[in-house]
Amino acid sequence: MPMLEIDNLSKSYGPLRALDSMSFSVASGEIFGFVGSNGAGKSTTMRIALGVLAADSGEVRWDGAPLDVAARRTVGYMPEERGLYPKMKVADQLVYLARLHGMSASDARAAMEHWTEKLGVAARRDSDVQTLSLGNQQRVQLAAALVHDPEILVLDEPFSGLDPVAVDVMSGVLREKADQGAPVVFSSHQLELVEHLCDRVGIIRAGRMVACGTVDELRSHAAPRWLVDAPGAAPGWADALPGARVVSTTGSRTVVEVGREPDAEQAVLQAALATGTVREFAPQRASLTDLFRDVVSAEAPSEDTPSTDTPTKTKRSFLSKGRAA
Ligand SMILES: Nc1ncnc2c1ncn2[C@@H]1O[C@H](COP(=O)(O)OP(=O)(O)OP(=O)(O)O)[C@@H](O)[C@H]1O
Repeated sequence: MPMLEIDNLSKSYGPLRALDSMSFSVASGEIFGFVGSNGAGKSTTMRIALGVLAADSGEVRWDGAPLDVAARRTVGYMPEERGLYPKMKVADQLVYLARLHGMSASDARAAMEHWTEKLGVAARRDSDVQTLSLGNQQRVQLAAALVHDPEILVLDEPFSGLDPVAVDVMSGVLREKADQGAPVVFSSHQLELVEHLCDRVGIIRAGRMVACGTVDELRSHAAPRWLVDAPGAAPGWADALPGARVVSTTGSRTVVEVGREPDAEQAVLQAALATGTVREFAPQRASLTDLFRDVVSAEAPSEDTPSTDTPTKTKRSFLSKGRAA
């Protein structure tokens, strides 16, 4: 199965090491969510994948071969800085971009019509891009990434600023492209959406991949969490429980992380019962947001910026044995 491979990329901007041995791969038909704090290195990785920025070392491959200039034409890319001509009409712009990728005039026109229709901006075909709302400009930006029928999609924050309907439309389009066999990589800070949409997720910190796999795989490495609803308990009742860590408290409901040893949660239950009535005691599934917080905060540098020296290691390794390097 063809695969987009990001292999051991490193990149420094002067003394700042933005990427440090970044590796992951995305199979044909797979949607891969690329998440990390601001400045973690997502855009840098995507720019290198597209060849608009050179890596200091490492390689990007598609189907086993280096992604050269010709192969890059088959990539649909949505850059973070966007790239539409503000004073050009939507239709003219999309047709122009399709033609640049070698489509005939009639194919380019048909592709423009298809994508503007699909993405809900057909009524704005004759408008200058700069007169569109930001969300509609983003829809056109996605149309621009898709209009030449790319084999690979690399999208930098395609969901930012979209309304819920547009998010659904965009999600549907990405799933459709994946179902047609494209590897789809996108970055996002909308972790619920990433959890819902992506087949696999990569979490990066300070230019390094620190967790990679399906959300279930990442979850299986996380410490078990239990919800305790103890209405009679005094605030802070669980703070000093040995082997447990309070994750959150909302009113009488406390989420506690416990160790992996069998029955580790029983000590928490006993402590809760000692305070009086326990209305609820139940295991909690960690969300991607929980996992992200764990991974990103684990032994984090004091500032969450890329390191200029050897990066620290996370307290747990979430690197899956699968395709992630
Ligand atoms: N052209 C540049 N010159 C110098 N430093 C840069 C340049 N581009 C990016 N950086 C730095 O490299 C690091 C990684 O930036 P990058 O844009 O890849 O992060 P990101 O994960 O995409 O962040 P965000 O979520 O905020 O978009 C940051 O510290 C950034 O300031």
